[in-house]
Parts: sequence; C-alpha cells; structure tokens
Amino acid sequence: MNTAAHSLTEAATSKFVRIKDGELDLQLHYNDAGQGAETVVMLHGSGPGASGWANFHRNIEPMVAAGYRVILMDCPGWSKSDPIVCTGSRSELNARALKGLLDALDIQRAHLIGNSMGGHSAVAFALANPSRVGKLVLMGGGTGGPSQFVPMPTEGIKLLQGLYREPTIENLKRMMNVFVYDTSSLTEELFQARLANMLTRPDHLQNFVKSLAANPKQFTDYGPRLGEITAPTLVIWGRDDRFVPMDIGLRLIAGMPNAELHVFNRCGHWAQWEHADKFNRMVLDFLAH
Ligand SMILES: O=C(O)/C=C/C(=O)/C=C/C=C(\O)C(=O)O
Repeated sequence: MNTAAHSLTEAATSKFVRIKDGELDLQLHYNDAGQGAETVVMLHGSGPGASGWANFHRNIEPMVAAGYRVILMDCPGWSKSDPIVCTGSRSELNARALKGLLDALDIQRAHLIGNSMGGHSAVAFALANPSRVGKLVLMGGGTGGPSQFVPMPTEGIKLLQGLYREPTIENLKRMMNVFVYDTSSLTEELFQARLANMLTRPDHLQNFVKSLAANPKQFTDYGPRLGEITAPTLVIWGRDDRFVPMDIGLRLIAGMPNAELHVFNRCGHWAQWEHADKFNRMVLDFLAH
C-alpha cells in the first residue's frame, strides 16, 4: 500500500463545513480524499446508518489512485451531518446541500456518482445546476418515479422504513438480506458496524420517520424532465434489485439523451459494493473517455 492509500481512512479524510442557502443553514460532514484536478462526488443512499463512507468504501481508493479528488457528502439527516426533518422534496434538499458544499469548497464542476437516493439527488442537482455537472453515474436510483412492473413500495423499501421505525439488529438483518444478491457476503462485522452507525444518531432515525409522515413521497419523480439532462450518464443496476427495480433504469435511459445502461446479473441494490472491481473499472473508463 502506498502512502496515499495508507491515509485513506474515514478519520483521516473527515471534514465539516457550514452551508447557508436561504433558510437552509446546516453543518455538513464530508470526506475529502485525493488531490486531482477533476472532482468526483459520491452521494449515498437513504438507508438507516448510511453514509458516504459506508456506501462507497470499496470505490474510493481506485478513484483516488486514478488521479481524482473524491468527495463523499453525508446528506442532511445522515451520519455526522446536521439533523433535519424534510417535509418537501428530499432530492431537492440534498441538491441544495451539494451546491452549498461545492460553493464552500470552490469547486465549479464535478462528476457525480449517486447510489439510490444519491442518484435521485444527483439528477435534482443536474437539473438545477447543469453547468456544474461533468458526468453522471446513477446506481439503483435517479428518479423517484414508480416501477411499471413491481408493486411500490417495494419489499426492500418496506423493510427500510420498518427499520427506521424499529431500529433493531433483527430488522437490520432482515433489510440487509434483501439488499444484496449474495447474502453470504454479509458478515457479522458489517451488521455490527451498520448497527452502530444507526444507533449513534437516534435523532436521524426519528426525523426520517417524521419526514415520511409529513410527506410520504420524499423523492420527486423527475421522469418528465429527464430529457433536459444532457450530461453523459452511465446508469448501473442490479438485475436482482429488490429496493428500486431495474425498470427504473430503463426509464432513465429512455428519458436521458446521453445515457447508457449496464445491468449486473446476480446483483442487488448495492452494485458498487457487490461488484466493486468491475464497477470501478467501468466508472473509471466512463469518466476518462
Ligand atoms: O426510496 C428510494 O427510491 C430510495 C431508497 C434508497 O435510497 C435506499 C438506499 C439504501 C442504501 O443504499 C443504504 O446504504 O442504506
């Protein structure tokens, strides 16, 4: 391991910033790794205990080694970022938070990699700030619209919401067993780390439940506006995604003029983790050409 890779720990890259945008006034946590001229921002999903580091820890080092600066933003209401009750569009809230973060760091343009809610948020950001987006990579998310084939909410989302309401190890295991295709990859260490993340911030868990009660449809359906996004976009999905079904990926490429889709077989909702090596190679190739 070289010196740069050696310093790629959550603690060594952990930072905070205060952002203000109208009535939005929040402290955000983010991880900042690498020093490239081009920046890749990674946006995590909406599960209890999720964070940029938890979602993307298998993807950071290859991007840094390839010469990118990598920013992992913890969305408002997750991890070490400030708590919030979201009564409107969470996709738009996260997009505003990202704009605040990029402004504070003086980053004019970035590539965005979004997982699930992170995909919805990346699309919201691209619609509001088209000139600030290089390329987009969307996994298991991108628009909050309904599946045409699978009843919504999906079994995964029902388990996720149940876990927010009753944050127990049993409910966590139930959710994570649906999360991935190959459940043998889920270790007790992973469960315990995720449980600890969740239980460290009961305020985030309670706020998510309050947000859902105030507005059950947290993620805007950007279906009608997808044609406005001209940024080159790589959509990546797991064929066995039981949280956000694969046909949403088809909707994305039908709507986005410069989008292409890769479907991983034997893959659930966490393509960047379950197929990390191939995912990293594909994303690096896509960003470079
Ligand atoms: O309801 C949706 O469309 C989005 C759901 C998610 O964002 C779920 C994400 C779960 C994770 O990626 C996680 O790590 O918990």
